[in-house]
Amino acid sequence: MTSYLRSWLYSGTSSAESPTPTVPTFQTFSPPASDEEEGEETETEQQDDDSPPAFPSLNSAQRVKSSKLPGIPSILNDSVLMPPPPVPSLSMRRPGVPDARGNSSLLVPTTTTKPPPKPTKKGGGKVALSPGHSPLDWAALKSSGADLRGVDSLMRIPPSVLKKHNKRDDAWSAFNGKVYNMTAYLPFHPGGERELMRVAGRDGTQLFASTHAWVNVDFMLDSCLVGFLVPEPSSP
Ligand code: HEM
Repeated sequence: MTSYLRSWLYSGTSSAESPTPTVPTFQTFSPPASDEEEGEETETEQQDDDSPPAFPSLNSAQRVKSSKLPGIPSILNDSVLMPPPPVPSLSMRRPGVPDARGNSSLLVPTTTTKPPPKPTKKGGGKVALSPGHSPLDWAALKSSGADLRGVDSLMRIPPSVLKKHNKRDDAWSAFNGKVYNMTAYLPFHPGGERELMRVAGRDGTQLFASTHAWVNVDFMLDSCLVGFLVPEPSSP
């Protein structure tokens, strides 16, 4: 009976099963070489490869260039690049003078070939004012309340009357229809007394405008106003 049961037990299983009972086996694994690579699913053959990557990359355009494949732009190398510009010779440079190719230097020229204009004896420029006669001094004087007119009230002044006031100590002139006593202003004039005396005793509107139209004569001589220029009265 026992032998029968034993034969029935072993012969009743499927043919895939081994006739002998399977014994579980245990495999031992050695730990990875370093902790960093732990858990990474990288291929073991790459971890061990210490050789650097190919440069240029194996599929790079540089490598393709040599094969002259259509559609892939070739990369320029030093032999086909535009040559660099020539180095300018610094020793030939002169400040302010353009070089042979017309490149000008922004530096101020050290000298100029044109001599400075000689001062003319005729004048026409600014003069050195004597101490105490600056524009500020004149501004202080004219607003000091000092009598710079020399007249009690504003007058109607015909050219014949104006003509009499043509001396240094009594200089009148007309500008834009207004007559001013310029006597006090003479030593303050930046253009000099001589220039100012050219219009003494007459209408100086034109000469004034041609010299410095930007100067506000009405403001500068407001306290020197003596009257208004009127036409000569017709003789009866
Ligand atoms: C009474 C009327 C005048 C007044 C108030 C006056 C005032 C002045 C002033 C303020 C300046 C300095 C201008 C500046 O720095 O830009 C000046 C310069 C000058 N003025 Fe008169 N001026 C008068 C009449 C004249 C006249 C009649 C002449 C005749 C030519 C004259 C000739 C000059 C000249 C030559 C300068 C120097 C210009 C320069 O180099 O900048 N001025 N004057």
